[in-house]
Amino acid sequence: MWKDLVALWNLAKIYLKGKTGAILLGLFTSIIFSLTGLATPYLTRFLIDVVFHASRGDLLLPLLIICGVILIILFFTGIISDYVLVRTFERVKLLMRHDLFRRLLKAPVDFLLMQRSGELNYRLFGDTETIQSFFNRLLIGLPIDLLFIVIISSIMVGWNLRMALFVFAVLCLQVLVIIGFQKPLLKYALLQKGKAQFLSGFVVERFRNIQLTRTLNAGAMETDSFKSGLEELMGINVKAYMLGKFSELSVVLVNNIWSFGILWYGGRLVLAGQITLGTLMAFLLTAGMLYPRIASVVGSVLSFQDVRASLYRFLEYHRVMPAVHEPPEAVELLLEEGKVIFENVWFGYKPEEPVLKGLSATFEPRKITAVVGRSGVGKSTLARLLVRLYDPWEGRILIDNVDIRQVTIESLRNNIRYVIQGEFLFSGSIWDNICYGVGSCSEEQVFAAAGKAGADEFIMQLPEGFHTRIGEGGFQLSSGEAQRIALARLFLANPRIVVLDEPTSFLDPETESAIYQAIMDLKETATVIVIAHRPSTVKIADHIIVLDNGVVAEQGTHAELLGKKGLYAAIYTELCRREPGLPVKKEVCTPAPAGVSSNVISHGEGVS
Ligand SMILES: Nc1ncnc2c1ncn2[C@@H]1O[C@H](COP(=O)(O)OP(=O)(O)OP(=O)(O)O)[C@@H](O)[C@H]1O
Repeated sequence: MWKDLVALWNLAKIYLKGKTGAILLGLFTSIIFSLTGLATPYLTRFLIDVVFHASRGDLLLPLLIICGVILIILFFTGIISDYVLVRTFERVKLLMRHDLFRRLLKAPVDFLLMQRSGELNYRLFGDTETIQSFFNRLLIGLPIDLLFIVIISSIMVGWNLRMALFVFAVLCLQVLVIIGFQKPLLKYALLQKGKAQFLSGFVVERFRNIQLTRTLNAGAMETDSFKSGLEELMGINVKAYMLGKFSELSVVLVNNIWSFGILWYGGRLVLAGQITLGTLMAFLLTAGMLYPRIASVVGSVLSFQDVRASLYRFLEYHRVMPAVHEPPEAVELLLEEGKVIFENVWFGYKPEEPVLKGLSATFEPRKITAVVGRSGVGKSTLARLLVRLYDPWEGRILIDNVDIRQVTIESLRNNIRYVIQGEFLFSGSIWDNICYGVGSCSEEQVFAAAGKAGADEFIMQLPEGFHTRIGEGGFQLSSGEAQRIALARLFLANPRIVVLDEPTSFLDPETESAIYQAIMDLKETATVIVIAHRPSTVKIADHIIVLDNGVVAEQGTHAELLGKKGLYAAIYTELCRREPGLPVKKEVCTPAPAGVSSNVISHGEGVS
C-alpha cells in the first residue's frame, strides 16, 4: 500500500511539475467555496434564535445582504476553482498520455505486438483517466474533506457535546453501510470494465480480420462467442445495477432514520432547554454536510484498489525500456558514400536461439545488392538491424565506417528507407500517405514520385485523385495499388540507403518493369538492398548475397552464382518453379544447372 502511494507520489512529481501555483490557487478557492457554504447553518441558527425568537425584524435586511454576498462568493470561487483545477488536471492527463505514447513508440516491437487488441488504447485512455482523477482527489478533494470533517466536528462539539456525540455515533453507522456496499460495488465495476474491454477488443479484432472470418466460414462461431460474451456482460450489468440501487436506497433509508433520530434526540434537548431550536436546526444542516464528506473519504480509500490496478498497468508501460539505446554523445549521421558493412553480427529474438551467427556482409553504394535465402533464414532481420529496430548481440553494423550505435537514431532513420512487404498505409488521403515521414512536400514532388511508382494513373481515376481518402472509412486499395503508394513514398523521400522487402510481389509484369527501372535510377544516388523473393528481382541486382544458417553462404553476381551450382542455383530454380506462367519467367528463368536439385534449399521449408 505504502509502496504504491510512493509510486503515485513519484508520478505526481513528474506530471505535476510546475503546477504548484495552479494547484494552490485551486485548493485555496475550493476551501473558500466550502467554508462559505458553512455559513448556511450559522445563518439559520441566527435567524431562528435571534431574529424570530427575539423578534429582531431590523436584522432581516442585513441578513439578506449577507446571504447575497455569500451567494456571490460561492459563485465566483466555484467558477475559479473549477476552471483552475479542471485545466490543471486535464493537462496532467494530456502529459501522461503524451508521455506514454512517446515511450511506446520507442518500445520494443515484440512487446507491442504481444499486447492484446484494445489494450494499448485502454491503458492510454482509461488508466490515465483513473490515475489523474486520483491525483485530483489526493491533492484537492481529500485534504478539503478532512479539513471540513475536523471543522464541522469542532463546531458541533462547540454547540453541544452530547448532541455532537449522538451525531457521530449515527454517522459511524452510516460509514459502516457505505463500507459494506463499496467493496462489492467496486468488484462489479471492475468486472464490468474487464468484460466490456474484452468484448471491444474481440469486435475490433474480428472486423479487422473480416476476410479471414468469412473465408474460414467462422461467422456463426464468432456470433455465438459474441452472444455468450454479451450475456455474461448483461448478467454482470444487472447485478451491478441492482447492487447500486440497493446501496443507494439503504443510504437514503439510514439518512432518514438518522434525521428522525437527530430530531428525536435534539428535540428532547430543546424541550429540556439544553439547546435552542436554532442549534437543533443548525445541527441537522451541518450533519447533512458532514455525511458526503465522510462518504467521499471512505470512497477514496476503497477505490484505491482500482487505482492500484491502473497504476500497475500504467507503470508497466511507463517503465518499458526503449528497444535501442542512444548514447548521449551520439552524433548526426553524415553520409559520404553510404557503404553498409555488417561485421561479425550475432543476433536472435530469443536468448540462446541466434538467427544471425556471425554474419559479415558488405553493401556497396550505387549498387543493388539482393539478399536471398530460405524462408526464416534472417533476411528481414538483417534489415531490421540496419534501421535499429533491434541491436546485434555481438558485432557491429557500419555505415561509412561509423558504428550505427554511435549516431542519433533520428539521423540514421532519416537516411535509410526500409519498405516492408505489405507496408501499412494510414487512414487519410493518398497525398498524406505519400508525404508521410517527409514533412512538407510540393505538388511536383508528389506527382513525380507517384509517376515513378506507376501509381499516377490509378490515382487519377479515383473519385478525388490524390485527395481520395483511403483506409478506415475510405477507399479500399488493392495490394498492388497499396504497394505502389508505399513505393511512391520511398521515391519521394529519395533516401541514400534503401532496403526493399520484395518490392514487386503484388505487381503485374508491366508495372513491375517500370518499378525495376525506378529502382535502377535510385541506385545512381543510393545504396540499394533488396530482399528478393522473385527471380525477376534478383536479376536486377549487381551483387547477390545468399544467407544460410545465419551467415553468408555464397555471394557474387547472378551468373557467377549460377555457375557455382550450389545453394543459390537451387534457390533460383525453386523461385522460378513457383512462378509458373508468368511472362517474366521466359526471360529471367534459365533452367537450373544440371545436378542441382531444389531439395538443397531446405527440408520442406521452401524459399521465399
Ligand atoms: N519478433 C520475432 N520474435 C521471435 N522470432 C522472430 C521474430 N521475428 C522473426 N523471428 C524469427 O526469426 C527468424 C528469421 O526471421 P526473418 O523474418 O528475418 O526471416 P526471413 O528470412 O525474412 O523470412 P521470410 O523470407 O519468410 O520473410 C524466423 O525463424 C522467424 O520466425
